[in-house]
Amino acid sequence: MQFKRILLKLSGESLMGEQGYGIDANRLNDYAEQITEIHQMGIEMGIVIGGGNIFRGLSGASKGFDRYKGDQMGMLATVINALALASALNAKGTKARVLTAIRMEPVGEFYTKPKAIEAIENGEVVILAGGTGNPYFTTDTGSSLRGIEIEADVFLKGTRVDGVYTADPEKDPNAVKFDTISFDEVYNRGLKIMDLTATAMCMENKLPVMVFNMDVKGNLKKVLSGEKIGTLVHP
Ligand SMILES: Nc1ncnc2c1ncn2[C@@H]1O[C@H](COP(=O)(O)OP(=O)(O)OP(=O)(O)O)[C@@H](O)[C@H]1O
Ligand SMILES: O=c1ccn([C@@H]2O[C@H](COP(=O)(O)O)[C@@H](O)[C@H]2O)c(=O)[nH]1
Repeated sequence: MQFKRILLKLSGESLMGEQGYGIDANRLNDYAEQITEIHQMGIEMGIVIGGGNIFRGLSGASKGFDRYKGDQMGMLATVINALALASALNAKGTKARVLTAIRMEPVGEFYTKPKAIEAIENGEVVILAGGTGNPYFTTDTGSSLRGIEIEADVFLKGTRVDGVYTADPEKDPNAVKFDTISFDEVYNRGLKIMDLTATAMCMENKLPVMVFNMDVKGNLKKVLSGEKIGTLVHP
């Protein structure tokens, strides 16, 4: 196995499946199955999940919400998704613990790096909810931060596209996929697969990012088994 400890980012938006809003039970179950499969293979992991299926501060601001409060709403949305994922994992017999970046016991324990590492080393799947705990950030930046803190070997960005392209493949049918690309090139080409803060943190801390399509069953295991799917963004 090429990676022992991973930070897995799941897209909140993907969690809504075909519904247009909220949590699709089939998609949630599929994610829990894929995660359980790799957990049973001995992969250690922290998981960050987005909140785009429920609320994003920026889109709230465009409708007149205060950005600071909107971002807090977005962070709470990620906690709702984290609880749903923990519950789906527990239902499969996989031990999962939610640590939150904002104090809210008993919903989840307050995050600290030692607590997260201890739980991971005890064989638990640790779900890191609430992003960074600060407004004006995203869960991609939360993922790079937590990935660095838990000393992950890689940041696996599980999304709904199958890698990094020369342009957004959902908008440009002529976009071409990269098998590998450096952080410098992502920056110089202005590719928007993650926000700039997240990209800069991974680059500075030499945390490689693997972008792949998490919505195809079995892809998580394939990525970890070294199959050539997705795009590796390297320092
Ligand atoms: N150059 C590019 N290559 C690949 N995808 C790109 C690129 N530019 C923009 N994207 C877009 O980035 C999206 C992936 O980002 P991500 O998974 O973070 O989605 P999200 O909707 O922001 O997730 P969340 O709901 O967690 O906030 C893809 O759906 C794709 O449309
Ligand atoms: O550190 C963070 C992380 C997230 N937010 C807010 O939550 C939403 C949902 O996260 P996504 O990454 O977009 O899925 C985000 O739009 C922000 O409003 C935050 O404020 N700080």
